[in-house]
Amino acid sequence: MNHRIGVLGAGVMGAAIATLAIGHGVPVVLVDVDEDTLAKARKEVRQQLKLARLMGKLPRTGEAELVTTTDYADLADVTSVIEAVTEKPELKAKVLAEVSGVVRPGTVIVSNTSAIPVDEMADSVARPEDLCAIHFMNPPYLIRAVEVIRGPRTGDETMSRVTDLLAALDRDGVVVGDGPGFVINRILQRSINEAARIVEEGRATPEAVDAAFEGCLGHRTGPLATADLIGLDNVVDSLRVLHDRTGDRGYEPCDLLVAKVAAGDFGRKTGRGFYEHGGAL
Ligand SMILES: NC(=O)c1ccc[n+]([C@@H]2O[C@H](COP(=O)([O-])OP(=O)(O)OC[C@H]3O[C@@H](n4cnc5c(N)ncnc54)[C@H](O)[C@@H]3O)[C@@H](O)[C@H]2O)c1
Repeated sequence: MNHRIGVLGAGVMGAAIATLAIGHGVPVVLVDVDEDTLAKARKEVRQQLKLARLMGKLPRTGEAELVTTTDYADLADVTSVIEAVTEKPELKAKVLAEVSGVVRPGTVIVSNTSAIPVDEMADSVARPEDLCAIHFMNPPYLIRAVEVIRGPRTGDETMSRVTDLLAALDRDGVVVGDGPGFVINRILQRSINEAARIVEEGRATPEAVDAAFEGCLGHRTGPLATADLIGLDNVVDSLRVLHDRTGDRGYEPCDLLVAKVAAGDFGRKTGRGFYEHGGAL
């Protein structure tokens, strides 16, 4: 099948998913709300392509076309859509309803949500059988494995098309069941929250928390450096999704995370989070 994908949201993940796709020769229509964000994303995609190629993580030549737009109507003839807008359930519901009204029936609609159950989002689309979630890792052009979430209403044909799409993107899918945070974020977001709480209590510095996870447990990156990479704004949004849907206080974002987001210290993307990153991206 000749894929042509629409990517909704040109932030951290949308831009990087676009890099992964065009780097594998799959054309992309990238949508966001304004031209400034799209211009920044085009620049990031160029830099990411260069980096991934230097690292041998993407084919060296033969990239596909990247079209950027603010008009959802430009998604009319894509073969699948990957939604990567901000982790706000009401926003995702609105965006998914809009996109499902534009694409042809049978077009796979994939959400890259961190934590919202597929079956909840399925209420917003015209054809719930066309919807599933792929939780790409950050950055998706460097990490091959992805979580694939099949909701109770996801169709067999959608799962088969997703397998085909992941093959075109050279990613390895791990299929898991539906529910808040799926597998990875049910565990990871709670760990990040607890790590931040330890710093808040003055029991350890961010450096010490991460050194313990990296040195003692062999994790490649500790929870707070991971949180800075994800974006602390996204961490707080994901924790709220998990807390609202489980009632589990372990997911209630701690004061330190909330304060950092209120101060605009989102991590790598703004230049400061738990660590200093030498300027915004
Ligand atoms: N950051 C990560 O490490 C990571 C990893 C896996 C999954 N995710 C998930 O991916 C999604 C995107 O996260 P992100 O970190 O890229 O967020 P981000 O804040 O960097 O980007 C979100 C983008 O969505 C755009 N947007 C908002 N409303 C829109 C609309 N109506 N139409 C089109 N675009 C719109 C925003 O302008 C912004 O550019 C979230 O669901 C998040 O939970 C994030």
